[in-house]
Amino acid sequence: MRIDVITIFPDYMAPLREALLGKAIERERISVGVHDLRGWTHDVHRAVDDSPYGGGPGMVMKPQVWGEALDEVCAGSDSPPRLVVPTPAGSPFTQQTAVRWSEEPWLVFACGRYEGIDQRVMDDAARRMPVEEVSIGDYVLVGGEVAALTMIESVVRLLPGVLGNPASAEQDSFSDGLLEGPCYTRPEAWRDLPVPDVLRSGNHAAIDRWRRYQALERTWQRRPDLLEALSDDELDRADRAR
Ligand SMILES: N#Cc1ccccc1Cn1ccc2ccc(-c3cc(N)[nH]n3)cc21
Repeated sequence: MRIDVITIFPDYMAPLREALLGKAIERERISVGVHDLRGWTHDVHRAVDDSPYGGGPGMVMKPQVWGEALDEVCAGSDSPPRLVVPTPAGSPFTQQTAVRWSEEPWLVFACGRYEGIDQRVMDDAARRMPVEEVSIGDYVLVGGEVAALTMIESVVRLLPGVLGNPASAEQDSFSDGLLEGPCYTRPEAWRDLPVPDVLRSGNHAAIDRWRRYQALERTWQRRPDLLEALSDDELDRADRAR
């Protein structure tokens, strides 16, 4: 998978070179390009923003600069990339989105700042590539970089050979529509807090049942909306799968 990120703060994307993501680059599971949007400015001030039409607070990112950047970054391949534009006004990014994008050969992330990117940039790009405007949650960030890092990590971890233990991606929270239950490790007792006996019993059928119950209870308590989204059949399947 090829990943390109366009931003006015390229150093913000430094975490892409660390840890799991850095290893994926070293092992050539992914190639990553980070591009400074100001490289496509032509004025002495390297301006990327301007006042909003219709008035209102803040500034809007100029279409000309983004247009030239996307023309160059998204060129050079038989098939165009999927363009991802983080925005608080986007469609929800979910684990299902991450799974779908993990099948993509090439993702380009357009990280905006200020009050966002002139809409015509996305409308023009949609003429020649798939474009998704995506939100990572119902809160407002200052720019798209943190959202891009979040989405890139959740996608790359799903790629073959990236996670040390591929089973953990298969048993992700949300992968069967439920939250993960609690997890424990040594010592058996810590600050007078014990590990549930069943987990030390060696009875794997009982352990699976306990984990299923914990996942359902936690989902019911913390995210009942996920249970509503599950059909009875899916709930039964989720129950059997755990
Ligand atoms: N756009 C916008 C905007 C609109 C109003 C106020 C502040 C901003 C800042 N901003 C500029 C770029 C940009 C990108 C993504 C997010 C973002 C995503 C999620 N899920 N929350 N916030 C915010 C971003």
